Amino acid sequence: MHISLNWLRFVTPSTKKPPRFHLSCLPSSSSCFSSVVFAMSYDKEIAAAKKAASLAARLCQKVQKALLQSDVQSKNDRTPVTVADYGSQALVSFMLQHEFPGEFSLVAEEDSKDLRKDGAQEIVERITKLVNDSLTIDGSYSVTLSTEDVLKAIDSGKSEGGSQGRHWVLDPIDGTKGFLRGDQYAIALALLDRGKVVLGVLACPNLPLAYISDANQHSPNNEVGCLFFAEVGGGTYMQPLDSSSTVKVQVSAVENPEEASLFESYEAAHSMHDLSSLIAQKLGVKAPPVRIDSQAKYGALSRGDGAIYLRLPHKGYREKIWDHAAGYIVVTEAGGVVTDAAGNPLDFSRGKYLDLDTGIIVTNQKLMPLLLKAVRESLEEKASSL
Ligand SMILES: Nc1ncnc2c1ncn2[C@@H]1O[C@H](COP(=O)(O)O)[C@@H](O)[C@H]1OP(=O)(O)O
Ligand SMILES: [Mg+2]
Ligand SMILES: [Mg+2]
Ligand SMILES: [Mg+2]
Repeated sequence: MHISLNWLRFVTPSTKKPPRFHLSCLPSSSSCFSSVVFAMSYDKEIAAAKKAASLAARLCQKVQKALLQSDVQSKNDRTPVTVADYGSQALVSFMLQHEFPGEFSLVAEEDSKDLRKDGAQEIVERITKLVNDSLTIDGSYSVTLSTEDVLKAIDSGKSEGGSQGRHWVLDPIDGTKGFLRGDQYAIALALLDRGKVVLGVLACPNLPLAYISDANQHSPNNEVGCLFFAEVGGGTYMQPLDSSSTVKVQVSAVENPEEASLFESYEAAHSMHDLSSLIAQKLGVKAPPVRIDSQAKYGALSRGDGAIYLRLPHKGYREKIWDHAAGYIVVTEAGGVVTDAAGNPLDFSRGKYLDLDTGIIVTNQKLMPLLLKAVRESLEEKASSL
């Protein structure tokens, strides 16, 4: 493999992640020492999640290369959905169920309702071919799914999640608008165990392995993109999507907000750009905001490409757990902090929605108090000007 200087920037002396068991406290314990338990290691789950997300990324890359308008449908909420969203969800759902038969729960974005309508048969056949081609591409599976198998695999994602047991959480394509534009998107897969995010994988097919800035957001055509993964208590790692050479990553250590670079949604409809610009002004951030689609922002932040991520949706929008679970653990295990706009931790245990105060903010430990202050003041200013 050709290793660029930028890639070497991330290489730490130990690039191989050792197998690991960790100690944890029961959430209800009053004393850590009285109820220390050996928690499960999630190594098998993370291996399966990485494989599923990587294969789904290949499926999406194939579709993005040959994207036709006819591949795009519009859902009830008027957001776009493509054969790749459905294909990615069917593929990941099938692979996880194959790996973990028995009790299986998946909270995922898409369902098969529109695909079961009259006239959708051709599109379902295309999705089924994509899924079968992807499953057999490296010889791991010798199965041929029927169209009904594919629709069932998509509908396995109907779980509501919650605070009991384990639930996989999937956004088969996060940032569909970026995907359609040929920009950033991510396959985002996480596991909840008793309401906590315990692992996350983010496949970002268009994110370069090297540092990104506003001027340099794309993987050159011949590059492969990145896979980020994190397990609770185990740090965050990154690898190229086509190789297993893993490097540990850390969030930016910037303490002076003037030197910080700030990420936000590309789509102004997804996050209030005017509010982030007010916050940036209060902090004294000098660089213009870097606008990127999807949870690729969390991945880029986990390796220190930027220091702040602001997601401030317009009034009435309810955040879903699949839009943040994988990104949340990728950033927190890399040393970052993720809260709502009032500084409260995110609670993934309440079903498919995140109940939040206003928005989500992400930065390192040092910058968080300053950022929270600037966010609070900006929200007050905005409210009093209305
Ligand atoms: N009106 C909206 N406001 C905020 N986020 C939205 C809205 N509509 C869709 N999204 C979701 O926001 C995320 C993209 O955010 P970003 O702006 O950071 O790229 C996606 O998960 C997208 O869904 P989807 O998964 O269908 O793309
Ligand atoms: Mg969507
Ligand atoms: Mg999404
Ligand atoms: Mg999506």
